[in-house]
Amino acid sequence: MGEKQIEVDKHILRMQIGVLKKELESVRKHRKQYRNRRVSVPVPVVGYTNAGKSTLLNRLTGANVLAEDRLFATLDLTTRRVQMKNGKEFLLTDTVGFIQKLPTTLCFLLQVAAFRATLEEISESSLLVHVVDISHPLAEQQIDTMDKVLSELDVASIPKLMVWNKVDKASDPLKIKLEAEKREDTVCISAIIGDGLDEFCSAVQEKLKVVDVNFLGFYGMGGSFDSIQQRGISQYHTSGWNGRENSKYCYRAP
Ligand SMILES: Nc1nc2c(ncn2[C@@H]2O[C@H](COP(=O)(O)OP(=O)(O)OP(=O)(O)O)[C@@H](O)[C@H]2O)c(=O)[nH]1
Ligand SMILES: [Mg+2]
Repeated sequence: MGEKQIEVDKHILRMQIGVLKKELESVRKHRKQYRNRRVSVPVPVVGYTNAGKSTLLNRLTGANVLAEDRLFATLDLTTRRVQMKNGKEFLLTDTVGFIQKLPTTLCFLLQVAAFRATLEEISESSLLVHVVDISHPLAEQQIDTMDKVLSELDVASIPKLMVWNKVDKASDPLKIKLEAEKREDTVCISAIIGDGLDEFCSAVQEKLKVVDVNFLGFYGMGGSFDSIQQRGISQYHTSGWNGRENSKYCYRAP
């Protein structure tokens, strides 16, 4: 009684925010428990909203791919098992898409809160898959923004596989494919048609292999070079820059 409508609205919104925060907290707890249980760390698929992340996951895994009678068959809602033709497999996690300009402050707060739940997933991974809608006129800007967001989240040093999606929609698909071939760690796909998915899977496997088996640390500014030598490893090579620490990734020599 006596309260103005706007105050009533604010009260309702505050209550809704409270409920959503509690729900997110329980999601975070669940994911933490789940992370502790699982065998291999999933690869998060990040990128702008509408880039085709979910389409890629659906295309790779299908709706009924998981068998009921196997370990970890029931994975988290957005984490799926990808089985390759060569019998190997890896896990992919769909994440919340980024939006550069959000309509209202409330939407922004909700997106940040929602993304927090996936953040922990990202920070623990050894590889990020960055999906880009390469047919979008602002694709380049979106890549830059995404890179900026990743460095703000302190995950810029995690190795990345760039995926240029929607080549089928691009005005000159051949040019895009040739450009991707020239670049390191970039694959071209069309998630909707299923083009380039084998190459994508092989690239993920290849990167995971390098990261998990041969990755030694960072060579450069810090003391990691010494620690690599202390570990008795004299045969190693470096590649790619770790932007944050201005040092190079260091791998066991092939
Ligand atoms: N032409 C074309 N369309 C695609 C392709 N991949 C996805 N799409 C379409 O792009 C739209 C967005 O795809 P989603 O998979 O929902 O995108 P997302 O990245 O998961 O988006 P958010 O969940 O909002 O972050 C859908 O209409 C898809 O059908 C592709 O390779 N080619
Ligand atoms: Mg999606």
